[in-house]
Amino acid sequence: MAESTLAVGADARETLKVLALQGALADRAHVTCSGLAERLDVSTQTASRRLQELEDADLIEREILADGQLVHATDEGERVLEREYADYRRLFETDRSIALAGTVTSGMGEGRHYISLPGYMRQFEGKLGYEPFPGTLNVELDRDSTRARAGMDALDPVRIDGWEDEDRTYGPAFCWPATVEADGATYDRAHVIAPERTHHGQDKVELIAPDRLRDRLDLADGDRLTVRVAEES
Ligand SMILES: Cc1cc2nc3c(=O)[nH]c(=O)nc-3n(C[C@H](O)[C@H](O)[C@H](O)COP(=O)(O)O)c2cc1C
Ligand SMILES: Nc1ccn([C@@H]2O[C@H](COP(=O)(O)OP(=O)(O)O)[C@@H](O)[C@H]2O)c(=O)n1
Ligand SMILES: [Mg+2]
Repeated sequence: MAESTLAVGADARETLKVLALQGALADRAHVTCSGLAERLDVSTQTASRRLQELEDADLIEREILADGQLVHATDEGERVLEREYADYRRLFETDRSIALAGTVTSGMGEGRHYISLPGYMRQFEGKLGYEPFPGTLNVELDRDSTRARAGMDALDPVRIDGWEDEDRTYGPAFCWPATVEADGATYDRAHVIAPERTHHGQDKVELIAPDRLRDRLDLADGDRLTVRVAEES
């Protein structure tokens, strides 16, 4: 979603991009305020302030040297650029599906509880067209795929709304259609589900499907699989 990039201002994104082009993503970039100012076509004071703002927002880390500074983009800084990249993919690429690779893993058994709640189940039936197996298949993503998942922001999701009962509120979730491939077998009726409230980090995705995927794809913890995520058609 394009709005995901709005949390960080346009000036910050532009500065981060210029720093990344100088090597601040893979490594530490050696920059000076005057050099940066020239690349950004702003004054040296403005370049200096922008570096300070990026540091204050935890988007870069830097070490001041006698002849400039060493700047490295943090994971959060990298995610800002990935979301920008996802927006450009949305503009220029027709096949924007994303392949995520990882391994099957077990969680805390909470997925079963949430998926079974009537406030969600009604929406799954109406919006996804099936009653999911009660649970989420947890996938621990490889490092590259943990990065690549940011591209999902550019794919339109199915929105599952939050709701409440007498006791508490339940958060919303996004779902994207997904095909799961494991050891030569393919299952194409799954969805990646991303609950807004979750204890999982960026390195995990959860899958729902009308069937128990462990049975359909003969999966056990540690088995490798690829999840191809698309957008709602
Ligand atoms: C549809 C759905 C809705 C959820 N809503 C909430 C919520 O409102 N609050 C919350 O703390 N966790 C919520 N969760 C997240 C679970 O607590 C948990 O982080 C996640 O599903 C992983 O569970 P597992 O590792 O046990 O499979 C939700 C999960 C799903 C699948
Ligand atoms: N479509 C699905 C959903 C869950 N599952 C599995 O069903 C069990 C219950 O899901 P869960 O989300 O409550 O449990 P954990 O993911 O926390 O282990 C887990 O073993 C999941 O891996 C599955 O095989 N296929
Ligand atoms: Mg689960």
